Amino acid sequence: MKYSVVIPAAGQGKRMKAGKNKQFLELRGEPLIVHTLRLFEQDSLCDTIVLVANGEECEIMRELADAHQFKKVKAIIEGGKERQDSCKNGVDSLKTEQVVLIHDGARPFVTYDVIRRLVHKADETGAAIAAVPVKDTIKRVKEGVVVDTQNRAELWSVQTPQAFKWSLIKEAHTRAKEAGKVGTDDASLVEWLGHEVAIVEGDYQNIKLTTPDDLLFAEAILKERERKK
Ligand SMILES: Nc1ccn([C@@H]2O[C@H](COP(=O)(O)OP(=O)(O)OP(=O)(O)O)[C@@H](O)[C@H]2O)c(=O)n1
Ligand SMILES: C[C@](O)(CO)[C@H](O)COP(=O)(O)O
Repeated sequence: MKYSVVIPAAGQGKRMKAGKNKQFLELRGEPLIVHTLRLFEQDSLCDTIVLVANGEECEIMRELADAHQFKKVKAIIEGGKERQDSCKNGVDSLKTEQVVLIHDGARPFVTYDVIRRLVHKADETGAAIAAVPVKDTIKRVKEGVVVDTQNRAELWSVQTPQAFKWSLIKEAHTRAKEAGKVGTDDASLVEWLGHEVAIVEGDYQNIKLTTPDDLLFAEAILKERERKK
């Protein structure tokens, strides 16, 4: 079953403290965003990639895609102030019967197993996200004092890709914008519409490169994958 993917890469990477958008940080001599794009370019089920970039970075993104002959990058769309705005712009630029994945440019290690689980579940139910059970104990805290301890059995750490029927995610983003609803992921907008969102098994290695520590984890993951080849 073929799918399209929207890749938001229009952030600033402030928490990475690299002085530039972290999408251009090099891992094994190649920009982070190239690793993520290659993964989808080489997936036989991926039909179309929509890359969302900062206005002033669209041209360099196009040059990178062309230099690597990423032929599935059919559009490079300008992002918005928040991740949600960028994802909406990407979703709006598509019109498809296929399942649409939304996947952070900053998560270069997602596997084809996770992608397949998502595509099948979203095709069946309309909305599916990758997640892993949390490993730590999670407490709610106010002003430096614990308010309560959450029931860990019910807590999942949510990743991307998140997969949806296009008409559903389009409606969720449109209505959220009209109502001023803000969410930290796309699925929360679908939940807010009242639509069920299914969980599929994610992968602990599907990290989002967010802070400098994550670069160390990324190197370790790359080393391990090279060893296994
Ligand atoms: N306005 C924005 C903000 C974020 N993103 C993208 O959404 C993904 C997840 O966001 P995050 O890790 O928070 O990236 P940044 O916003 O770049 O990081 P920071 O919050 O530290 O500035 C990244 O691929 C990022 O480029 C985006 O397309 N548009
Ligand atoms: C969408 C996401 O990657 C799911 O974990 C995450 O919520 C993005 O959050 P960020 O603050 O924009 O990095």
